Amino acid sequence: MGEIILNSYGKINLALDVLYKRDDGYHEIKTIMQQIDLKDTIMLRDIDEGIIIESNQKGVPLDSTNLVYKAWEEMVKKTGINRGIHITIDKNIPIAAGLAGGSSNAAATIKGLNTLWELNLSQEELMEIGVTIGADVPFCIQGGTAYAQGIGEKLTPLNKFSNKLVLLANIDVSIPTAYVYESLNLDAKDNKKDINKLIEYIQKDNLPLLAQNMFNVMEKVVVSKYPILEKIKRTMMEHGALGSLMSGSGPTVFGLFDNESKLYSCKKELEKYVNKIFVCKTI
Ligand SMILES: C[C@](O)(CO)[C@H](O)COP(=O)(O)OP(=O)(O)OC[C@H]1O[C@@H](n2ccc(N)nc2=O)[C@H](O)[C@@H]1O
Ligand SMILES: Nc1ncnc2c1ncn2[C@@H]1O[C@H](COP(=O)(O)OP(=O)(O)OP(=O)(O)O)[C@@H](O)[C@H]1O
Repeated sequence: MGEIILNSYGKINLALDVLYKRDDGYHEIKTIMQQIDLKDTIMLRDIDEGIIIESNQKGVPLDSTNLVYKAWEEMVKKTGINRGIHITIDKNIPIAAGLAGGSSNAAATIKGLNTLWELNLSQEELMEIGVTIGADVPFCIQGGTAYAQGIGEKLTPLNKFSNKLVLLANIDVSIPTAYVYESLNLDAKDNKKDINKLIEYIQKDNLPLLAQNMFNVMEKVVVSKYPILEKIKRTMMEHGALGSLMSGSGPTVFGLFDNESKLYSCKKELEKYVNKIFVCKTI
């Protein structure tokens, strides 16, 4: 019986703009997605039939609502192979945090089954399966740095923006992504920043200009509910972050640093009032 262990990396959004609500109920977005080395570990083991999901984290659903369950179902549907699987999720990425924890686990499961079942499906084919599970899954399959449009599945790879120091601060509340999308005021023509400028800064590997100009139109909605996020951002900037922003639908706030000692002194200060803090790097 085969077994495979995979890394399941998180992501942050270096920019996020929501344009309009589409007829299919999803929203047209423009976003820059960046993989980080904060990761879960996924172990897949062949069993005769059915699916067993185990995790070290009690907040992870162990039933058909787990995105890894949906990933296995889609792969069985697509290939007609009906082999069972035992999935163990060693969870480090905070849940419902805006870091694509579940999406990343689904992406790792799709890639892992492709290997375990010797399917030889292309990355394109795996991403087409991925989008049926969630808008962030195709990016989690491709990884790296990418400009995403559509619902988040139309990806244009960007130059690697790797090895940047990231400090993540997560307040322990889970915010449904759908709620944040539905709460947006899409008519507000606040002076939206130009995402094309940010793409240029990434292509030129210009961290300071990227960090000073990154934006997330979802931030206002979530900060209004949880003002502590504003305090976290201020603390990061006061401790030398080049920029600080909420990731995706939140509530995690990240800070980009170019100096490790400033990052760690910021971490020490945040530890006074935030209980989930992670140091990681872009990859
Ligand atoms: C906020 C982001 O994380 C930015 O990367 C993504 O847009 C959300 O990706 P995700 O969590 O994988 O989203 P999904 O699980 O596919 O969708 C959850 C819900 O979010 C809303 N949703 C999601 C993506 C999108 N482009 N428009 C939406 O309106 C829909 O109501 C959907 O039912
Ligand atoms: N493998 C999984 N890991 C974590 N949560 C999962 C998983 N499968 C399903 N879920 C459910 O999905 C919800 C969203 O979890 P997830 O960690 O994917 O949010 P997220 O990081 O905000 O995702 P995104 O950034 O793509 O919006 C959770 O409330 C949880 O109940």
